[in-house]
Amino acid sequence: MMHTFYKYQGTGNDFVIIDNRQDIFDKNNTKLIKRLCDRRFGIGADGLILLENHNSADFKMVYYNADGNESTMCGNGGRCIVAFAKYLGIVKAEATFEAVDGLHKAIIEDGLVKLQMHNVQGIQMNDDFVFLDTGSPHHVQFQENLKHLDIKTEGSTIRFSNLYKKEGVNVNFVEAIDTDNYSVRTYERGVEDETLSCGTGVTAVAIAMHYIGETEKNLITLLTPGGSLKVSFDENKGAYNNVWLIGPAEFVYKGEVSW
Ligand SMILES: N[C@H](CCC[C@H](N)C(=O)O)C(=O)O
Repeated sequence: MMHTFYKYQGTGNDFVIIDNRQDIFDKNNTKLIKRLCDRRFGIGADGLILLENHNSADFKMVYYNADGNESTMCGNGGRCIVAFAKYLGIVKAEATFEAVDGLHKAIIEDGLVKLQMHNVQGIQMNDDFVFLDTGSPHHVQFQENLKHLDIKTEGSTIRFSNLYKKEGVNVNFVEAIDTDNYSVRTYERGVEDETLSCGTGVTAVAIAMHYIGETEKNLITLLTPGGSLKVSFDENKGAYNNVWLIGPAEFVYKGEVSW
């Protein structure tokens, strides 16, 4: 049977999005999700997102990594589903939706989608890396000469290390440009490769730079291979709230796929 899908991307992090308000999608079909995300045998994407009805919020977001497994929060995916909800006429310039890590507010303005992320605390600072959870788990470490790093090799070594056991982690490599701007490249758990950007990842990097005292700014620009994102936040005694991920979220195309 043929079904409509929508392709969106947020700074190169790309997603298949399906309007599942009529509950047409088999959410347990890991093989189907993996095939739809496959860049040769399917549509191709870093992840698949379902938009579903919610009894009080504007809608519900369900997120799957390209490996077919449901996962934790996706920041760029969250921005893309808000743009999709506006396209469908479900929301106008503001949205409130439920995701795996709770309720999120979003604002669409100046051609950008601003997504409020959940509060961040319990940051773990080690000698040469920081671990924090911004809706998904993130490892953050500095890397000189970032553009020449073999992200897939270096990232997978950390992601599969004993440090992170079976849950794994997303791995972010950072190079400081100045105290307002940081270059970031990310190895994503569940994609098991570098993605062109990672929303919860750049959020983790911005907060980590502030937490370790690298910067005192609370509005930071993150330059990724897929484009530029901004993160803003308030901090109080090492806990971060009013955290916003800001950037573009673009419709790419609408198509039909059989399953
Ligand atoms: N791969 C991540 C989820 C997607 C995160 C990323 N696409 C984002 O924009 O936050 C994980 O399994 O933890």
